[in-house]
Amino acid sequence: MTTSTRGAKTPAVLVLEDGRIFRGRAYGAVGATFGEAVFSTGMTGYQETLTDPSYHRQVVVMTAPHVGNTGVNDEDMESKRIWVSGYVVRDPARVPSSWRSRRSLDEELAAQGVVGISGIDTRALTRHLRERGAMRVGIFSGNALPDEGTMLAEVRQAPEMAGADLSAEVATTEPYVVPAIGEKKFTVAAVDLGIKGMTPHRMAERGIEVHVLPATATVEDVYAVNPDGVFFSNGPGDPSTADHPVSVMQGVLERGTPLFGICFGNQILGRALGFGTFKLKYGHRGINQPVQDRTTGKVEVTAHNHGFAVDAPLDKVSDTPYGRAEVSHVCLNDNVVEGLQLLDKPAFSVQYHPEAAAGPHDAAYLFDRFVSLMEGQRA
Ligand SMILES: NC(=O)CC[C@H](N)C(=O)O
Repeated sequence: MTTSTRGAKTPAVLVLEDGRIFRGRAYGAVGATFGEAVFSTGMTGYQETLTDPSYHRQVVVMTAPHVGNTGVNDEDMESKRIWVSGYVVRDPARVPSSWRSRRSLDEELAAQGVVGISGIDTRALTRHLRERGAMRVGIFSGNALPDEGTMLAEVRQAPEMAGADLSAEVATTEPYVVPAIGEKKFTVAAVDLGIKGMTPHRMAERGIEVHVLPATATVEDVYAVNPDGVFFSNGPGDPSTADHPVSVMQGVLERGTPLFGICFGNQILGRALGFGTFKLKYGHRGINQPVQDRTTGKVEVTAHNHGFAVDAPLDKVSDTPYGRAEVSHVCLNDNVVEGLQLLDKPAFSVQYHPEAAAGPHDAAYLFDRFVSLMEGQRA
């Protein structure tokens, strides 16, 4: 049995850029780390969260009070490593319990050098972020900590998320292929802006051979694989910096190849169509967000991880250089744009995560919609 009491006696401090301070205990690696403080309302799926490249440079606060209960297994990783820059939990599991567990979350964080903090009032911290908005944060742990003024100064020197161009830091540098499961029906070029492993898997399950291409891929690279469809992935950072993927997507829209985007990919489609993007006050993160598909009227419970959103009109069809476009999905909590579709070309995107490995799976139909677009193109 593995217990998770490694850092339990080592003091740790969380310092927000507005000067609010929380004191707790070290969790994971001991040291100092910085990032954007964001909260996730997922009750489960922490392994998928930690390894989602979209969380690069973010310190994730878990609103669920007990974290680590099922330990860490070798199957649920969304990528090869943990990407969050820091991790904040109320009450870590002392004894992980699952037939799949291989090690404790505390050990895994430490092994990967991820500094965390436990034993703080994550509810108060979440309410603070909700009122003041996502902001920079530092976690400092160890037996000899700097004074508060020094820590605060370091937090205020850390880079902000607004304006950050991060895809190249997380995406593959070499193309690779995820083979179709069963009979191959389609080829898709997937531009990796920080892709989660489950996304090509969900396509492969539908007979798609996925050619994952680096974020730097050009229109020529995309068409070199002779794709039936083109996909743009999720990813970290500020979509207003993603000029290169926007221009590649415009090349795809010009040719009219079926196109699907998830999360960062939705923001790229928004920009490719001429809409703006903006930073949300504290974003949507978790696996319990209600979204309405306005094309069917159905409401789905969905997985989210986004801090930015597309600024497109909800109540009218927009004329764009690629034909008419409309907002296909909307978040029922706050009316944020959660999906876009073109009416004259086979292209659509969603701001949330239909691949959601930890669930819910209400939105899995979107992969089938992508398949239908590719079938339609062949017919
Ligand atoms: N998961 C994502 O693709 C996130 C997109 C973007 N980085 C955001 O925060 O909104």
